[in-house]
Amino acid sequence: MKAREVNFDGLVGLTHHYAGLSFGNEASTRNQHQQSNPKLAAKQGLLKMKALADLGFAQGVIPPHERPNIAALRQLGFSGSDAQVLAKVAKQAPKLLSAVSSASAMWVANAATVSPSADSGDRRVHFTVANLNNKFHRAMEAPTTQGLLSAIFRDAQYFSIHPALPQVALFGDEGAANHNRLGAEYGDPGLQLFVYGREEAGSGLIPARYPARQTREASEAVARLHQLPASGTLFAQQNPAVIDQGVFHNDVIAVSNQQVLFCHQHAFLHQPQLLAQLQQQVSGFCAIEVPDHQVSVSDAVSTYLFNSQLLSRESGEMLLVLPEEARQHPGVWRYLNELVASGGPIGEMKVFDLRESMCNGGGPACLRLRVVLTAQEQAAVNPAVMMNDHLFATLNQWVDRFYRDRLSADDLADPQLLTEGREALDQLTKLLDLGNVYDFQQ
Ligand SMILES: NCCC[C@H](NC(=O)CCC(=O)O)C(=O)O
Repeated sequence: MKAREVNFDGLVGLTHHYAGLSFGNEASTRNQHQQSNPKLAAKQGLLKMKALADLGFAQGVIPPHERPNIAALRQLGFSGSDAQVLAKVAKQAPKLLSAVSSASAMWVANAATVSPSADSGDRRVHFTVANLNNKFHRAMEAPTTQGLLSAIFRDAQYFSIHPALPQVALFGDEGAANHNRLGAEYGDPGLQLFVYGREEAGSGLIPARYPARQTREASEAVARLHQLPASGTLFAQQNPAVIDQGVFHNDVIAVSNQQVLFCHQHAFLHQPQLLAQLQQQVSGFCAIEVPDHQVSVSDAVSTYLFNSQLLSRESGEMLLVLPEEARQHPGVWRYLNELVASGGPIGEMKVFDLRESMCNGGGPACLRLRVVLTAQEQAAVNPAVMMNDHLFATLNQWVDRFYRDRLSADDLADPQLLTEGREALDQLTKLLDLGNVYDFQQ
């Protein structure tokens, strides 16, 4: 059946700040304590969504979560009124306040793993919410993510939304950031490539310095939940050496679309064997493997050229959506221009300023969740979340009204920030026709 890829981008939340919460993500560590600009961050994201919608791509939006997460603080023993809870945690454990205030839900590539109906046994689109078990500030996203996905993909006839896997290291799951789907037409059965960082059961290689967030056990569970045939799945290990250089998710070093896999030479363990296998299993497979002497792993991590979106134009040509950092680096930009000029599948580039998100280690690909949908499935998606001129204007006004243009860790204890956030999200649920999805609305 004919289908297309729809991108859903995370809208940056009101408490976006730089807290250094993600050990192993070098941008997060490096920018700790920098002042952030939540208003600019949200607008940079909206501009990308709007520009892609204007180019004819179907584009949706996924709302932010309620932050600071007061319920999480209460669970950790802080008591009293909401304002008292905030005052206590700010004094006793400011790092915890930062964690429960993170706007990290914006990186929706980590919201869930998605399998299209063409691949699943019951012919529904399957989502497994990621447990994000490796980081406290991210693990708390799962329940709200489930609620939001259910409010967007709300017809159980077409969509099956699985709760997060058990919250233990054995099943560490980071969602679509470690998942690729390869194949010719979107609507035909594809090959799903699950990329893991470690295998708890095995005695295999693991990184020495930084954590491997995704386990093979988690990937296998997701494949089972999504009812994928063994012939349509492949499990491959990320190269532990590059995790140690700051590649905390596979989408920092590889991106795929249809038959094309664009990746660094050192992305995967046993890469030549993996590529040979893909060659066998994916008809028309095309690997664009970037040699280390042209782009080093360190340059890949600092410019995020692989954290790009690789999108198919109507013409069949592919468009690479890049962050400004990739253009700023002369060597990387030269490589990319040569690539486009070479006559291969990637024929065009588009660059976006996503600096606010990039400073926390989130590029264009981190900000979007890909969902392949048939026309019927697309018609069943909550239409209020789809980007168009009207929604763009409405959301910009909403951001103008509620967002601050500077925020640092000290501001997080301000009870007014919590109130502003709740008011804003309450209004947003109405704008996006989501129903009551947040705790404060219950
Ligand atoms: N896919 C991109 C995810 C980036 C995210 N960064 C963060 O959570 C940084 C937050 C901070 O340090 O304030 C992460 O590492 O999971």
